[in-house]
Amino acid sequence: MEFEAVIGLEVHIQLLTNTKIFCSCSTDFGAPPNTHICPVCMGMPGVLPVLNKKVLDYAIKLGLALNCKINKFSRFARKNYFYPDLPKGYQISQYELPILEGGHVEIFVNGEYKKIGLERIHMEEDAGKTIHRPDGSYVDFNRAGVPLLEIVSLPVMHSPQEAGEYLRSLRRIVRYLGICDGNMEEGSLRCDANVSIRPKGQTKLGTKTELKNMNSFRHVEKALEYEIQRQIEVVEDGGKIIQQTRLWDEKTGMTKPMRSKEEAYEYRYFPDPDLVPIFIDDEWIERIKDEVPELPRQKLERFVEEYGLKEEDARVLVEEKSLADYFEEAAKGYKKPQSIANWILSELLGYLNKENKNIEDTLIKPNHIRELVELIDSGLISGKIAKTVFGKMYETAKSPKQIVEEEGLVQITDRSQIEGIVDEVIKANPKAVEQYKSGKKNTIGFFVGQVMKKTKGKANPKLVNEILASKLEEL
Ligand SMILES: Nc1ncnc2c1ncn2[C@@H]1O[C@H](COP(=O)(O)OP(=O)(O)OP(=O)(O)O)[C@@H](O)[C@H]1O
Ligand SMILES: [Mg+2]
Ligand SMILES: [Mg+2]
Repeated sequence: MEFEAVIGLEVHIQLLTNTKIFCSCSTDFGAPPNTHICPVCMGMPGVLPVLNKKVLDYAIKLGLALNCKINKFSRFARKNYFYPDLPKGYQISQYELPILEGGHVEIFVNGEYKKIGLERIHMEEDAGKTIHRPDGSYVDFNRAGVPLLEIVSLPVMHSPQEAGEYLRSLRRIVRYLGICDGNMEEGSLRCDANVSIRPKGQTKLGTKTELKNMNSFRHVEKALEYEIQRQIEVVEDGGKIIQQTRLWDEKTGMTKPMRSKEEAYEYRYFPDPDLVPIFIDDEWIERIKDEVPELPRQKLERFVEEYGLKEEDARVLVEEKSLADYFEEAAKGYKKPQSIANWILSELLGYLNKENKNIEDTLIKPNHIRELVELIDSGLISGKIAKTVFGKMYETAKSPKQIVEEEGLVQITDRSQIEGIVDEVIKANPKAVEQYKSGKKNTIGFFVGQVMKKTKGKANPKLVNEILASKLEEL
């Protein structure tokens, strides 16, 4: 029997607010344990939470970017469960009235765009962090009360690859919006993956398992691949899938059961009496609308349209807003944006990737990329020399003009000078001349190489080829 996988993702993003969702404690990552806490986020009796408005701004912003329905009226609910990292014994979340419903995340797989529908997005507070050590277990409450948005997709993805693209696309968008840094290793973007299988053609959903503990997109994909295969084998062996939460084990590449439905939590949700309901008016939404920047998909289309870039190049450039901005700065007022893009994509990113660095780290100023391409265009330096110049630009932050001057790299375009060198090379290589005359026309490459060697790569390659061809033919 052929099976189809069905996947729905729950993504938690930590919002980039300065302070926590219901108190004024700092949200900075990496502080010594339990230094960013107060009676409110520690759940002391008698304290009252006060909502950080920035959290609402960010939720509305995401709702606008993902075309969600923004609920004018929503409220917080208590999700009750017991765990050492949850000081109050409940998490403040949203339940029957979330701030956002519907909408979609657009993904690009196998050359096509596809919209992945969303069920809802709600606001909630993060819990603390349990740290297990050989001498015991510890809790760090710095994270307790950090604002989160939980983005719940519909069960409409059908492959690990789609799930991976969904996460990448969502991450790109929240980073563009500036509401989350999307760092999965540090846990500021987390994903639980729900997955089931069903015979192909069946519309009814199968029993799902929920996968946790993946800290990179690649691991989400791997965990899903493993789990889909596992479920198929269980069913093919005549077994039944049990609804359970399973943990991904990076070392073994397997998922293993954590808890089953029987032990599943009954959260006893109810509206939080300590917090007033939330009303959002049109004015508020309009104000946030003005803050939504151009998003990756729109930027991609504009880059193709406005600069005439190849689509696959534009796709790489818009991956990070900072890279896209760098390109635009470099291409400013220049007539050949594709050449600029080529230098950024192959050379600059090549250098940066090798050192595991980002575009923010480069010493090269965007306008220096433009200057370099102009030097090539004007014939002052060859493309080959330009690569050497680029390496120096990368290391020293000097302008290409300065490097060319200092190192005497100006291209030789003087015809008679090149003719002289060509004559020398022909004279010094009688064997190669014989070969050429006997019909081996590609020996010309050897002669070009010799001329370039003699001129330290500075001879204009077009001229060298032209002069060599005519001289060799005359022989
Ligand atoms: N049969 C199924 N197969 C695959 N995915 C499913 C199936 N049924 C539901 N899902 C997905 O599971 C997810 C359920 O998330 P939701 O937050 O609503 O519930 P939950 O996991 O029970 O709650 P909690 O937030 O407490 O973990 C959704 O992304 C949904 O698309
Ligand atoms: Mg959930
Ligand atoms: Mg869940």
